[in-house]
Amino acid sequence: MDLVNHLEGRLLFAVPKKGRLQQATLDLLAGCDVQFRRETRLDIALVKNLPIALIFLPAADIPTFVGEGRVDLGITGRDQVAEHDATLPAGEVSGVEEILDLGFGGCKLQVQVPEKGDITEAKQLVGRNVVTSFTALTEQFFAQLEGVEAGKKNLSTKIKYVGGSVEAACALGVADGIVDLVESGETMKAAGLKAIDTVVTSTAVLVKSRTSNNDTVNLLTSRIRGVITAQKFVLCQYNIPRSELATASKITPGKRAPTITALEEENWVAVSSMVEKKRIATVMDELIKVGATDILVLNIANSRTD
Ligand SMILES: Nc1ncnc2c1ncn2[C@@H]1O[C@H](COP(=O)(O)OP(=O)(O)OP(=O)(O)O)[C@@H](O)[C@H]1O
Ligand SMILES: O=P(O)(O)OC[C@H]1O[C@H](OP(=O)(O)OP(=O)(O)O)[C@H](O)[C@@H]1O
Repeated sequence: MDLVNHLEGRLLFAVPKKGRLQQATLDLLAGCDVQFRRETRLDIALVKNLPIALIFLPAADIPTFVGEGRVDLGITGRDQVAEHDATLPAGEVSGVEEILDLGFGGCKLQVQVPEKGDITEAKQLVGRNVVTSFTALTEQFFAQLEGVEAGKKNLSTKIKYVGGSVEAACALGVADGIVDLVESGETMKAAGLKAIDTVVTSTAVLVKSRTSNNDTVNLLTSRIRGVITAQKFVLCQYNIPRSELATASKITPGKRAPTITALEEENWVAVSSMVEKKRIATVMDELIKVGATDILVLNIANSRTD
């Protein structure tokens, strides 16, 4: 089938075609019941149950397509959006609007130098060679350090682009420092480098084109927000003497307020409340201390909350 001619009337949604953000994005789409089959080697897939076409693109190119309004929605790293925005002429408003932090793909774009060298601060790299895949952000960063206007080609720091394996540049003598992504720090450590400054902190984000606004954008945003919330929270249920309810409610205030149900046993109530997954162990410890019993923690399959 000639998919390009079947895009009319469909919302175009760009997703990473490979790399670190792809699997989590596909899982998110499955959680939103976005059903599609991607034919081998095709970068377009029509969604069966919604008027949407998925466009598989490199994460780095997604802000350009969204920013120019060619694509309505996209999932990419905040670092990629920042890099795109840094290429715009001064004063131009970006066509890319961030609508949701998706919580996965966390990393930092950091200035790195050889661990054993004498450089300890980013300003010591001014006037020297820096290699990166993020040239616009790196130029902006060093322009600020040098006190010159970014984008005017008057930087004394020499910034060179490489597409991957940036960490090899120092060892090969091409760079005095690099600006590259760090998550666990394993790559940096293995290359004998250390981080001395942070340019941008990133997670995956849902972005939309400033010119797109239709019901399908809103529907999909609401579904994605629901799945992300469900992944972040658990439902905590417990019984507590009514006399301790006020204290317990402070421990589990919920998103709006805890749900309280009367129990058949006098002076006891049942409480049900959403709690952030990462806090649940501490919350249970605190509930025990104030007299809660029968504490149950349930996973949330999906949600729609404010
Ligand atoms: N180590 C990492 N941990 C978490 N997120 C990362 C990591 N590296 C990259 N990312 C995020 O994933 C995005 C895409 O990076 P990734 O390297 O997977 O892209 P790619 O499309 O495979 O490109 P390339 O082939 O040039 O590496 C980055 O912009 C960043 O937001
Ligand atoms: O701190 P870490 O957990 O080690 O992750 C950082 C590495 O991950 C990314 O590269 P990737 O593996 O995607 O390959 P690339 O070098 O080809 O971009 C990034 O560019 C770093 O090299």
